[in-house]
Amino acid sequence: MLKRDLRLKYSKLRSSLTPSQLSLQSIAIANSVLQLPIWKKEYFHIFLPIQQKAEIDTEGIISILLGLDKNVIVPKIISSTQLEHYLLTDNTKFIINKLNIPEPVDGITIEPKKLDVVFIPLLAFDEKGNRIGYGKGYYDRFLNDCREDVIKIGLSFFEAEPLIDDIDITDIPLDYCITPKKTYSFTES
Ligand SMILES: Nc1nc2c(c(=O)[nH]1)N(C=O)[C@@H](CNc1ccc(C(=O)N[C@@H](CCC(=O)O)C(=O)O)cc1)CN2
Ligand SMILES: Nc1ncnc2c1ncn2[C@@H]1O[C@H](COP(=O)(O)OP(=O)(O)OP(=O)(O)O)[C@@H](O)[C@H]1O
Repeated sequence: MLKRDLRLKYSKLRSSLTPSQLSLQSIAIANSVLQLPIWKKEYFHIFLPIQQKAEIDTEGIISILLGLDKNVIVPKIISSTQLEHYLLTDNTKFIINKLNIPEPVDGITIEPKKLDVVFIPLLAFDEKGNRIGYGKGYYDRFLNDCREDVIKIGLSFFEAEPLIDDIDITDIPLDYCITPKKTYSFTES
């Protein structure tokens, strides 16, 4: 299917989830994160959900990371193409931006090259590990600035599509994708 049709399909599917389904499925995803081979890593990047778009509630994953004393880093939009990344601390204050994304006001910035693991929001992904978001290319550009060996983990309420037809060269594929039912691994080794 084409990106544009997939965005429509999965936006609709997401908005049909009840608050209790959203909450339970987010917990199931957080529990599966514990099984991934990522626990020797130190710098974990994660997004805070847009509630109006029924994104996965990442609070459970964040609690796990903080409980294990990991460095947790969250993004902030600074232009129509660029993100900046802030270390989450006890003092971090958040405001909801124009796109309804909770973002850190200020703090310590972290360079993409420092990151070991990135949890990635998405609307849909396919059996090869390709993903699509809202179509602004923020994550594609961000992942391009990360190290080659950064571990890229998609989070999705729904299972893989057979194929996203119109993938282009700037689209960076996932290493893993976690859904409430299973964990997909796209890594060779
Ligand atoms: N929680 C979360 N944070 C994130 C992302 C994300 O997907 N989820 N992003 C991932 O890239 C970046 C922000 N990207 C976004 C791009 C578009 C829209 C959005 O609401 N677009 C509207 C049109 C809004 C407008 O132009 O006024 C839409 O799609 O309906 C939201 C976030 C960085 N932070
Ligand atoms: N590394 C890059 N450098 C410059 N432009 C890029 C890069 N990656 C993606 N883009 C541009 O961003 C736009 C949106 O890309 P795409 O449709 O793949 O977004 P998406 O993956 O759905 O969004 P997101 O990455 O924000 O979740 C495209 O016009 C694409 O050319």
